[in-house]
Amino acid sequence: MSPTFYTCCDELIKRWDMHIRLQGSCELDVWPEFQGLTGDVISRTAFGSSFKEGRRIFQLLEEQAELGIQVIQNIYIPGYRFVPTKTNKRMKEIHREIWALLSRMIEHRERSMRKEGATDDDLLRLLMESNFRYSQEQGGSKNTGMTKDDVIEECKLFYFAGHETTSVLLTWTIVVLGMHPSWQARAREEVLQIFGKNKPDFDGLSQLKIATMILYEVLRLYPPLSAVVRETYKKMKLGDFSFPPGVQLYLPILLIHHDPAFWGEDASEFNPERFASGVSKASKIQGAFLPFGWGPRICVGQSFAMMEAKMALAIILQNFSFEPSPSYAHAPYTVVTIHPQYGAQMILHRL
Ligand code: HEM
Repeated sequence: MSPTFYTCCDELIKRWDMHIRLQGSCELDVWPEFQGLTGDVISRTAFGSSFKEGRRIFQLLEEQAELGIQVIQNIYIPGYRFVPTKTNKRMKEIHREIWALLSRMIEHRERSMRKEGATDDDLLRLLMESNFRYSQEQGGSKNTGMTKDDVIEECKLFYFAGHETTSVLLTWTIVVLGMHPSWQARAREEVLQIFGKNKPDFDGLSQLKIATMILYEVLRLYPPLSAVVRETYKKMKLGDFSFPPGVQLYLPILLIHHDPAFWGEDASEFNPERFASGVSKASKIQGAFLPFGWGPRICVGQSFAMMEAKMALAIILQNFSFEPSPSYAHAPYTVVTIHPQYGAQMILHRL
């Protein structure tokens, strides 16, 4: 994974460099920049050499999600989704285009896997290979294993789960480090000590202690997903309360992360030092830090996200210093994820 992370981050740095060269100094909204970066990382990880087609699929998915949110916000009229409105027609077109692109990609991959064996090291290959093995174990019947629809849904899930969450983490990290120059300097010192100006590698990224403390503190203050939901599947007792099956329970991660009862009086302040002795010692009780959820459904991409964020942070710190622009307005805003409502305009200086 780390070469993919590096390739994408390197492209980002080259783009930022170009802005600086053209304008002398540079003001950038880093929020769309990081959305582009994490979208690229997921496209390459999911589809490897076919990442350009992957990018198109993800663009379409994004448009579909936006249209979906518009539809949810309208008054609910039963059957309205079958009416050929402009939005409904566009959503159907998008669905068809995604299907056609993915089907082509899967068929092409099947042919090349049969001819040359597996060469791509990506999620699509892993899904197709494990599916093929499973079908073989079941006697090669066509009705076993994942359907093409299932593969498409898995790819979509990874995109939605891993793209915006990680870009939100990176955005708040840069904003908060811009607001706290002493932590920015400490993080840069550590990065330069470990890598100098060289390309960050997996081993070095695993040694970054200050950067990890900073990322944890950002995840505490601005958890990309502000809540998770669970549903009781049988009669259950939680503390003094009894619940019948089918009750939805809402776990408010954001509120838990800001509660002085768990984090002390400075709960709403940025203080990465609280993570100096690890996650388990950072809060007054165990389990108060849950940016990636908890239990059997905990985020499967958490190590992926942390490595990606460390790679991006290390390369940015090697190359730029930054502070919030006067036009930046601090307005965390929750629509699925907690993101900056008016963007994250930063001033970048080349080092
Ligand atoms: C900072 C980045 C991320 C955050 C904060 C985050 C957070 C979460 C949370 C809170 C959940 C729900 C867990 C639960 O219900 O208990 C989740 C699920 C999931 N995440 Fe992440 N995530 C991040 C990055 C990623 C990445 C990069 C990937 C993929 C490469 C990913 C893949 C998934 C998947 C597939 C699930 C569903 C797991 C399941 O239902 O079993 N996530 N994530």
